[in-house]
Parts: sequence; structure tokens; C-alpha cells
Amino acid sequence: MATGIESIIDGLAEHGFAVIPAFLESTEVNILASVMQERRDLFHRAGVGRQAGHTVIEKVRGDDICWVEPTDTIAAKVLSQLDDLKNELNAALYLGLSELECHFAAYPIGSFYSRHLDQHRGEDARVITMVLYLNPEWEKDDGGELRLYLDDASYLDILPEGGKLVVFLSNRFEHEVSISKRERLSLTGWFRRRSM
Ligand SMILES: O=C(O)CCC(=O)C(=O)O
Ligand SMILES: [Fe+2]
Repeated sequence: MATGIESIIDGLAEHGFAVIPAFLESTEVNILASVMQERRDLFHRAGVGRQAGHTVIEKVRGDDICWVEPTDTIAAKVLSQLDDLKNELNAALYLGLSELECHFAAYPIGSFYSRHLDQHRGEDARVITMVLYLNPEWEKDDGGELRLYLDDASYLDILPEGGKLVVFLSNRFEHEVSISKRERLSLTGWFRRRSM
């Protein structure tokens, strides 16, 4: 079993979330960050809601995104690591995860994402949220923390440091992204279950 997977399984089983500080090595982080930069002209401002209800509301979220197809060769290595993670989670926790839907996200300076839950209304296909940060040398003063609201009205602030992976149950934790003072990059995704 790859390093870190055991603590992801334990964290999800015991607390519903896990933070792995060095899921990716710094060379991989740099490769993915430069792949992202090469694709910057394909990014579009992210919206809120699905299909007919989809709107861009910059007071809610200000990130630019680019969806990543499962067959995307440029991100093949990390997608295969995440596929292994999905299989390990299914084996250990019987989650029945079928696929990973994911996008690159870039938060321009001054942007944020207000408090929200990752499940679309009336839909429970998103089971686990995963965020993999691609920001070498992120400092506390750079802001952009992921604030995870825990069950007991307390919260956890997580810095988006390069190589760090955060996973949590999509239907359980409201969360937000604080104002970022530097461009903030990530690969964000959802392990999904096929809707019944
Ligand atoms: O980038 C993050 O830390 C979280 C992003 C997020 O909440 C989302 O895209 O739904
Ligand atoms: Fe979210």
C-alpha cells in the first residue's frame, strides 16, 4: 500500500476527513503546476449549481477552472495515483466509488470561495471531496486557507501547501476558501458513486 493511504483510510473512518502533507513529491507538484500554466487559456470562471441552475457569481466563488478528463495523458501519473487511492478506499471502506471527476482550479489574487457543501441539491453522487495543492512554498501570510467546518461548530484551517492532499466526506463538511493573496493552484475532484 502506498505511503499515506493508510492514514487517509483511518482519517476518513474515524473523523470523516484526512490531511496528507506530502502526498506528492515537489518535482511532481512542479510538473503539474507548469502543465496547468500551459493550459491557462482553456480555463473559465467557475460557476455555482448545475445545468439550468448554473450561474457565475463572483461574490460566491472567484476561481477559474479547467476540467481534466480521466484519459488526459498530461496528468496521467497523478490520475493513476488517485485511481489507486479510489480502489484502496473501496476495499477498506466499501464506499462503492466508481470514478473521479476533477478539475484544475486557479484562484487569482483576492479571490475566495464562500462557505458551501459540495453536494448539489437532490444529488448524492459526490461521496468524497479531494483537493491536491500545487503551490510550492506557500506561507501563512499568503492566506487562501481551506477552512473545514467540523461537526462541533469548530473549524480547521488548512494551508494550501504544494503536495498536500485533503480528503473529506462531501455531504458532511461545509467549507470555504479564504481570500488568497497569491495565485492559488489545485487539482480538485470528487470521488463519485453511480447515482441509483
Ligand atoms: O481549494 C480548496 O481548498 C477547496 C475548493 C472547493 O471547496 C471546491 O472547489 O468545491
Ligand atoms: Fe467545495
